[in-house]
Amino acid sequence: MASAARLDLDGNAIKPMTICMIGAGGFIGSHLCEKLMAETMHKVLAVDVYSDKIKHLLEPSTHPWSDRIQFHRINIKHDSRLEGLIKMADLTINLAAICTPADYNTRPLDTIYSNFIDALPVVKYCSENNKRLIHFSTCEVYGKTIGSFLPKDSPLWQDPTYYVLKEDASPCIFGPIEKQRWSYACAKQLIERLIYAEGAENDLEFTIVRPFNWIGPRMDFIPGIDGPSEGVPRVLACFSNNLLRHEPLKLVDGGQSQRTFVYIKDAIEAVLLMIDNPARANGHIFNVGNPNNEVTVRQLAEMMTEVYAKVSGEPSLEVPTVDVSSKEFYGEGYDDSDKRIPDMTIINKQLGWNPKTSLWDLLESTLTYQHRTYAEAIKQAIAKPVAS
Ligand SMILES: NC(=O)c1ccc[n+]([C@@H]2O[C@H](COP(=O)([O-])OP(=O)(O)OC[C@H]3O[C@@H](n4cnc5c(N)ncnc54)[C@H](O)[C@@H]3O)[C@@H](O)[C@H]2O)c1
Ligand SMILES: O=C(O)[C@H]1O[C@H](OP(=O)(O)OP(=O)(O)OC[C@H]2O[C@@H](n3ccc(=O)[nH]c3=O)[C@H](O)[C@@H]2O)[C@H](O)[C@@H](O)[C@@H]1O
Repeated sequence: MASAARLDLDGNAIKPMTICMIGAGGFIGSHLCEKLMAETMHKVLAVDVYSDKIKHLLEPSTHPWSDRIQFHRINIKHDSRLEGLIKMADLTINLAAICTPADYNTRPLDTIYSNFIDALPVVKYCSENNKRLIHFSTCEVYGKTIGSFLPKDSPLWQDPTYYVLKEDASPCIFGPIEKQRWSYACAKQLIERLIYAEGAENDLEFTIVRPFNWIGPRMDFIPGIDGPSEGVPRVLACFSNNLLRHEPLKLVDGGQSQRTFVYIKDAIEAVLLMIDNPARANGHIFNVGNPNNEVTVRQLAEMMTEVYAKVSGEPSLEVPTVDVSSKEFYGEGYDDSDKRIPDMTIINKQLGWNPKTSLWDLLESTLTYQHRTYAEAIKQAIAKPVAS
C-alpha cells in the first residue's frame, strides 16, 4: 500500500500532488493510473472520452484509492472544462492522440488535428498558469535512420552513429508529403518544438517522452470483439488477433522492419520517476525503450507464435505467417520506419532508469492475458452464424 514517506532520487520526501491526466483511459494511461493508485498518494483527474480500461480502478467506490481518482468524460477538442482541470492540478500529463499507423495515411487530417491542434490549448493553459507538463511524443519523430540511405554494402552499416537514435543529436528524417504515413510524426515533431519554445521563451516546465514501442495488456483492441471488425490496431493486437483466430500472421512487406519492444510495466516505472523528480526531468526529452529487445517484425511473429502455443496449449499453424504488401494492408501513402534503437544515455544519467524485461518474458505475460481475456469471446464470435 502507498505510504506518504516515499523518497525522490535525491532523498527528499515526495509530496502528494494532483495530476490532470489527459488520455487516461487509453493503454498507457490505464497502466499509469494503476501504478499511481497502488504505489503513491498522488491524486488523478482522469480525462478521456472512454473509461473502459480504467473501470476496474473507478468501481467499486470502496477501493482504498477511490477518493484519489476522478473520471471526467471530456473531449479536449471542444470542452471549456479543460482549463479549470489544468488549473486545479500541479502537473498535467498529455497522452491523448490518434496513434495507430492505419490512421496516419487514411485519416491524415484527424491525425494532424489530434496530435498538433488539439494539444495546443493544453500547452497554452500549462504555460499561462505556470503548470508543469509531461507531454507524450513518439520515437516516430526520428523517422528513418541515416543508415537506411547508405548503400547496402557500406561498412558504415555497422556504425551505431548511423542508426542509434539520440535525443540531442539525431535528425528527424521523414518521407515525401505524399507518403502520408509521416503526418503523425510531423505533427508530433511540431508540438515538441512548440513545447520546447514555450520552455525557452516563457519558462514552461516541461518533459517530453518519446516511447519506443511500449507493449502489454490492454493495448488497442481485438477487431470484432472490443473494437470495430474492420479496424487495424498496432502490431501486438494484430498478431494477437491472428493467433486467437488461428489465422496466419500478416507480415507487411515481408516483415523486414526492425523494432525494439519494451514492457509497459518497465516503461511506467520511467514515467513515475519523471513525475516524482521534477528537478531531474524538467527541460528534458527522454527516449523510453529497451535497446536489448530488438527484432524484425518477422522474428516478432515467430516468437509470438511460439509463445502463444505455450500459453494456450494449442498447436501452431503449419504455415504461421503470410506476406502482404503495405498497399494492400494499409492503403496508399504508407511508409515505414526501418529501425528503432533508443540511446539511453540521457534517461540513465537523469533518472537512473533501465528496462528489465526480456521480449520472451513480456510476450509470455501479455499473451497469457490476451488468451485469458479473449479466447472464449473469439470462439463464440466464430461459432455465431453470419446474418445474410
Ligand atoms: N504505446 C506506445 O508504445 C506509444 C508509442 C509512441 C507514442 N505513444 C504516445 O503515447 C500516447 C498514449 O498512447 P497509447 O498507446 O496509450 O494510446 P491510446 O490510443 O491507447 O490512448 C490514447 C487515449 O487518448 C484518448 N483521446 C484521444 N483523443 C482525445 C480527445 N480529443 N479528448 C479526450 N481523450 C482523447 C483516447 O480515447 C485514448 O483513450 C499517445 O500520445 C501516443 O502518441 C505511445
Ligand atoms: O509504438 C511506438 O513506439 C510508435 O510506433 C507505432 O508505429 P509502428 O511501430 O510502425 O506500428 P505497429 O503497428 O506496431 O507496427 C510495427 C511494424 O509491424 C508491421 N505490421 C503491423 C501489423 C501487422 O499485422 N503486420 C505487420 O507486419 C508494420 O508494418 C510495422 O513495420 C505507432 O506509430 C505509434 O503507436 C507509436 O508512436
